[in-house]
Amino acid sequence: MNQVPLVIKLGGAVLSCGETLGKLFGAISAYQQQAQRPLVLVHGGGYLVDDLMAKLQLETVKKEGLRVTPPEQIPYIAGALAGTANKLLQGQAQKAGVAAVGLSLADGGLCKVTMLDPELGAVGKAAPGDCSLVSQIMQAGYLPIVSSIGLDSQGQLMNVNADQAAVAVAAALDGELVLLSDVSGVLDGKGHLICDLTEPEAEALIAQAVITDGMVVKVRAAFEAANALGRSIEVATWRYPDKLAALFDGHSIGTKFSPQA
Ligand SMILES: Nc1ncnc2c1ncn2[C@@H]1O[C@H](COP(=O)(O)OP(=O)(O)O)[C@@H](O)[C@H]1O
Ligand SMILES: CC(=O)N[C@@H](CCC(=O)OP(=O)(O)O)C(=O)O
Repeated sequence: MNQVPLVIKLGGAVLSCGETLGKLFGAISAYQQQAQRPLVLVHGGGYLVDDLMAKLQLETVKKEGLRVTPPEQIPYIAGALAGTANKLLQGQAQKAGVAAVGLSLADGGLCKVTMLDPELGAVGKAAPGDCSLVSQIMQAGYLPIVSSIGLDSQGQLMNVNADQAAVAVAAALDGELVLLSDVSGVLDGKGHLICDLTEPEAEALIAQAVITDGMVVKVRAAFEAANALGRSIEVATWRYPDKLAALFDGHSIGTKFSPQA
């Protein structure tokens, strides 16, 4: 029996696909029962924040895939991610019979968050912290659902990119990590899935603007995790929930990132 915790990062676009979300939690529930393995969900919600910003008539600015977060906007952004997105996912989990607890990066000191770059505003960099609360929640039979909102040492709200947050959570738990997105994995210039990617190949595709936007952050986060954890990381899609059990058991269905030899 594999007892290594598995961290599943869910990109926020899944929130607009209600039917898939139901099936996804069905697949997670079945896997929990079959594999008896500790699972943690870390989620994004970038689309939800984009929508909210548009409704508030606030401009959305992203730099290399990271949202510029003026301090006066962080209450709205934290509300959308740690509130709305987190509770919508918890609701879908519970509907599918998965007992779930909604958390942030700050709960139990799971991740330590510091300001990434003053030019980005209240954007945080997450480092692994204390996993004991999350471990106890899993041992008690609950699925922790963790948003990418954290607190810095002064108690200020911080917006962390959810892929980077998932890497820090996986490091805190010394777990395996899969990053689930709306695309099958990293695609080449012709739109074909790249099954394996090395760091130099990825940087070349970024320089050629084949890999852009949020995928730049995701690819770099995946390499950071693979090297820090000494384990392969997979970027795959949440669109086909019936394929997820195989993925969770270590079979590649998307793009695989291996640690540097
Ligand atoms: N080479 C690429 N391969 C796949 N997706 C890419 C690539 N370059 C840019 N993207 C974009 O990256 C998006 C996924 O990143 P992101 O929006 O951050 O996802 P998520 O919210 O799932 O974390 C895709 O929807 C796609 O529009
Ligand atoms: C700093 C930063 O960029 N934070 C992200 C957090 C949410 C996120 O990463 O959501 P997805 O996984 O759905 O893209 C944001 O505000 O959009």
